Amino acid sequence: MASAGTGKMTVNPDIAKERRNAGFHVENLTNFIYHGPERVRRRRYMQNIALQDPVMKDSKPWAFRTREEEYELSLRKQLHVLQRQKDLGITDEFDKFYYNEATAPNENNPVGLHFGMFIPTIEKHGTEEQKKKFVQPAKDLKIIGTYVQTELGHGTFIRGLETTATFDPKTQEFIVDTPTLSATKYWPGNLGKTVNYCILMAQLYSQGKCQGPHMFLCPLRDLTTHQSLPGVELGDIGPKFGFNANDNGYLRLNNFRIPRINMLMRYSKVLEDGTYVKPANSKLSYGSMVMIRASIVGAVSRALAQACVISVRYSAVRRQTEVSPGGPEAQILDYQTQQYKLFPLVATAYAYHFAGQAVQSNFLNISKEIEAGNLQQMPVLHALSAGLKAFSSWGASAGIEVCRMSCGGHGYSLASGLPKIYTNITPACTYEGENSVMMLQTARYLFECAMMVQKGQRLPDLVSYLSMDLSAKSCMTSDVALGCLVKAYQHRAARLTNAATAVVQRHINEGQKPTDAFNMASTQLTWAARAHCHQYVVKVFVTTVTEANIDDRTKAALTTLCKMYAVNGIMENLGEFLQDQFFNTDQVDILTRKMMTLLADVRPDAVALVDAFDYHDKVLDSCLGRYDGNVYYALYEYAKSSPLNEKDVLDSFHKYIKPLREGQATSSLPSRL
Ligand SMILES: CC(C)(COP(=O)(O)OP(=O)(O)OC[C@H]1O[C@@H](n2cnc3c(N)ncnc32)[C@H](O)[C@@H]1OP(=O)(O)O)[C@@H](O)C(=O)NCCC(=O)NCCSC(=O)CCCC(=O)O
Ligand SMILES: Cc1cc2nc3c(=O)[nH]c(=O)nc-3n(C[C@H](O)[C@H](O)[C@H](O)COP(=O)(O)OP(=O)(O)OC[C@H]3O[C@@H](n4cnc5c(N)ncnc54)[C@H](O)[C@@H]3O)c2cc1C
Repeated sequence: MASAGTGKMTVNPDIAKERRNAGFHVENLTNFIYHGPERVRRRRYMQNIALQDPVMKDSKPWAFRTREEEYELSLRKQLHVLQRQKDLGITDEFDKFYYNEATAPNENNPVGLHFGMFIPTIEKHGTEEQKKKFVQPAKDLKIIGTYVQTELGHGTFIRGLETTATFDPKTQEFIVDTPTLSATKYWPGNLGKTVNYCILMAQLYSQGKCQGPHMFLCPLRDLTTHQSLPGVELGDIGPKFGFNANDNGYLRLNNFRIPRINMLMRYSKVLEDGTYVKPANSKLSYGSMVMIRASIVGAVSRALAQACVISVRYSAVRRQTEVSPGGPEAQILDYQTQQYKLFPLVATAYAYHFAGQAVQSNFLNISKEIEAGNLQQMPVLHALSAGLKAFSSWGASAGIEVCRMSCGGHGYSLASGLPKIYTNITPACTYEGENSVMMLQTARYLFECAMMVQKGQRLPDLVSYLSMDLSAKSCMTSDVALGCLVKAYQHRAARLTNAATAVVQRHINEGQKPTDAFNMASTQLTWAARAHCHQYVVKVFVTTVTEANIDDRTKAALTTLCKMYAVNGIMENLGEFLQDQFFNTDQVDILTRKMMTLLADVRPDAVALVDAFDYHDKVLDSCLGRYDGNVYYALYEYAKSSPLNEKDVLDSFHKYIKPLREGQATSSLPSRL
């Protein structure tokens, strides 16, 4: 398989044994994950082309580069990749995705938002004329853009944005302006140094009236010299927790003029005389955020999967502590506590992978309807994508950190690859809508559904379980059937939704304004939203496994993981499942025992289950996660390549340590206090 390619060194015997003992064929599961052998072959083919390219071969580990070097190298590689893809005629989105995955693993590159948000936003929100004028030049990189919405003062509250776009009918232009310090755009990716254009979110003013936030195509730099245009001030915001290769930027506009055609006018318009034409739904302009939120579920699943590959493989080769005096040290993967840390996360990576596919397919279907003018499903899509984005990014971030700590000291080294995975993915909890805020959006929808149940109205399929009979008790028996697990999650979510709704209603009945009542219940409302997302993920996993057209052994391994995901979620949130005695004590005992049995069931398949994700060593970029298990060799080589080791004795020794030792310290501190 592709990921086996790490030189001629012999494979660590412990990890080789793990692979021999697996109960299913890894390749079958890989084929299932990536939709069939043809896709798998194609994915490897694309990644091999990318990885064999000499431009992709790095002279030193990424961690030893400065931020400036990181940015420049990433830009050079990305532009090279685009040219290579053009030369090779790679146009299919699937092919491009996997090609790119191999070239910039866990890296947020300087033209990412150009392709990820700028072009798709023009395609979705531009008129035919605008698409004709801007899309091809953007594809040819004549114009390079990003999505500029967040300001110093406002990120979450879009209606509170202060940047203005005032229509001047005399010149047929918009005057875009940054009226205050807090209106300064701040954070947009690639804004600081890379782009020459952006989609600008600004408050539209026409005929003296504010019409709320709208999107404008705004030039920022001269297309030839790349100098910032007069009236435009912009730059990089400096180093961050991660995202080294991304020049997240700031921007101030000083009464800068752009032509009327530059307002994205597919849904809302400003006519030549300044008349404003409303869109069918004012939230249509939030469409780009919905698109990215839906895609984040898959992105976080890949990050968590990679962290699991690294930590499970490492746990198979790491031996620590004699189990009996004088005996051999055990593989740390044999300690049940280690299994309890890692196996539920492997199950979670699979769960998010399937949920990501389901959300994405919901997004594509509903988007088609929206484009055809049917906006009925917009609230469902918004509630699903907002909640799932929050639920999965929180789960993946926390999970990756558990993976890192499960690798002991070596997990703390950047050589493990885990800190890079973490710092690259954890901002997904913040960008595209801060997670608590997103959960509250989903909760708002659930609240409305609960009111519909009270009125006896029919609910959309996705939430129809909310009308279930809450007095029913769990059907759980010792076989821990999948159907019973789904029911348990639905019961929990429905009960929490009802409870939070009742709190809102109680506060209203006590005289609070509905908005205050909602805030007073908001923590409980987010519990309900989280439970709703959790039941969705469990349900998708169960459906996927049940309907999977795969051989029995692979199906058995996946079913075990599916049960582990569901049972573990109950154990971790036991209070919420127990509160109305839905489970009795015996059933809790059954689930606890089942959890321990599942750990033992997963154990022989653990390495195979992470191998099945089929991540190439170069993509993992980890000394601990190598396919061949030669971890100590890799760590030793990594240490030797540290720039601090270029000289045996550093200048700092001569400057500071030596004089101190010789009593010649030049310190101005008094010698006695
Ligand atoms: C929090 C909200 C949702 C609130 O919006 P609002 O305008 O104050 O809403 P409101 O007037 O109170 O009305 C609420 C109503 O609008 C609905 N709604 C809100 N958003 C959507 C949507 N997308 N689709 C469909 N419907 C939507 C809500 O469900 C409410 O509906 P309702 O009144 O309950 O029927 C919004 O402001 C928001 O989305 N904030 C988050 C900002 C965000 O996501 N920024 C992303 C910037 S780009 C970025 O981060 C890129 C990073 C990418 C990278 O680097 O990879
Ligand atoms: C790496 C990265 C890349 C980014 N890229 C882009 C980009 O390309 N383009 C762009 O425009 N922006 C970008 N952003 C900005 C990002 O979208 C915002 O930071 C995000 O939307 C959160 O908004 P905020 O920073 O205003 O957080 P705040 O809203 O200030 O959140 C702070 C706290 O307040 C709480 N809070 C806020 N409002 C509410 C509420 N209504 N109810 C309850 N709690 C609330 C939040 O839960 C949070 O705990 C990026 C950010 C990062 C970190």
